[in-house]
Amino acid sequence: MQRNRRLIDDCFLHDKDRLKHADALAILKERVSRVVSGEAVPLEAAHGRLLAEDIHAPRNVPAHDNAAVDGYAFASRDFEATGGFFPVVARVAAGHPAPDPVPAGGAVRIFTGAVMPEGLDTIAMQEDCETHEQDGLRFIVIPPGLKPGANRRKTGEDVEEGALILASGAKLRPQDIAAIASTGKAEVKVWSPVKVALVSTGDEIRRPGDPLPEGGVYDSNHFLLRSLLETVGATVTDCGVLPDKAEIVHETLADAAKSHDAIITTGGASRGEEDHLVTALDTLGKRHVWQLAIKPGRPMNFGQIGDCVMLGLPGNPVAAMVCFLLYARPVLTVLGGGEFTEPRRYQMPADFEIAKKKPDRREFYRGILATDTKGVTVARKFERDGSGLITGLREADGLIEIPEETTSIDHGEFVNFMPFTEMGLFAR
Ligand SMILES: Nc1nc2c(c(=O)[nH]1)N[C@H]1C(S)=C(S)[C@@H](COP(=O)(O)OP(=O)(O)OC[C@H]3O[C@@H](n4cnc5c(N)ncnc54)[C@H](O)[C@@H]3O)O[C@H]1N2
Ligand code: MOO
Repeated sequence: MQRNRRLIDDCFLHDKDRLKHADALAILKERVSRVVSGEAVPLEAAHGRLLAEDIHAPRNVPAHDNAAVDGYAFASRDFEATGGFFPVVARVAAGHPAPDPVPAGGAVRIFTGAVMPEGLDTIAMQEDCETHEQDGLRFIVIPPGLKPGANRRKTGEDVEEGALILASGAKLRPQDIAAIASTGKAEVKVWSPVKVALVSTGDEIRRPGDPLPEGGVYDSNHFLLRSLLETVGATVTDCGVLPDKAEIVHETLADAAKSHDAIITTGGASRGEEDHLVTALDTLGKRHVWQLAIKPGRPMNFGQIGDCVMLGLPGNPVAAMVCFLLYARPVLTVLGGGEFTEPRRYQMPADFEIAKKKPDRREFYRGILATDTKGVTVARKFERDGSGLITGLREADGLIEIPEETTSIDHGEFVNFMPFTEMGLFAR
């Protein structure tokens, strides 16, 4: 594995001499660990947070055998003796204790969720039963064919007492919170949010709402990254837009590093005369990654200023988003107490052709999910590759990944598709 790329400061490296995607991921993974501490939050505030404790079931869920339907509970062993004809001897509704033990051959009127009376194991749905009144008593006729245990939910069938429900680091989804609530826990320990300083750079960059001078460009990356940071639950300090002035860049980064877990910058990542981020990182701290064999995003850099992680994303919006999803997202997740995970890849037939791709680098195209004439889901490529085209990001449902060794793609060939929804974005 290539290490310590900090000595490489040449933007014009051949791809074979740049750091490969897998090696960059390995370095990131090796260099980062959790920095946040835990805090207790009520379940109402737990959605999307990363769990900071293992959660075991303190009791069985459900806590008792109970009815899955409204109907009549009976003992299956009595069925043959009574021929399915049972006196209704008691009644039990959800939320009430089970009746006293029922004499042999008796049935109990029961409602969904009610505790199963002792000794009874099967429930007939009320729609399937006939009822008769005789001598002030109610009888039911239960049709044959019900399997013993039908319509009964067993104690602990959802979760058994003591079972691990969720492990520390899990990102809490609505159904996870439901599972925690079902155990009776009202509060959970979660990791506190990662504190991120967000920095835009470039003399040309202006904030929306401000007038745009000639040559000016609005700061779309700030809003792109701020929204992406929300998907990993980070809190964001807006460090504004820095001009291309080395001292200001140095001062801002040095200052931000003192009070943040991570700094994310955009722009100035390559080595033009006006690009100061890498020099600042080298002066103030240590660079671990720079110049990747990928497209887009090759000037992405990663390092640390003291204990503060720095991720220098390229200025081109497409490169900024791709680098965030591929590298910043797992890094911030680990800093925040989660796992370093790679997005899942789905194999899909390509609805495009590539006659010639450069070897030695991994390319990530903006991919659109489409349906072909046979109803098969295929991966279509946004036709233009420009790294400044936010339109491509908007059209896309994810990224198409073309590995280093692949130099062409035929129509219909399987390609890796990485849906944005697996990288924290919501579906449109
Ligand atoms: N001689 C070389 N030139 C370039 C190289 C190279 O290796 N050698 N790499 C190219 C690649 S690849 C990329 S990506 C860009 C990124 O470089 P920087 O990170 O230094 O970005 P800038 O030069 O500052 O800006 C690039 C581009 O993006 C626009 N930009 C910047 N910030 C924002 C923002 N906050 N919101 C919207 N748009 C932004 C900026 O105006 C430029 O158009 O460098 C290539 N050049
Ligand atoms: O990172 Mo750049 O986007 O390859 O143009």
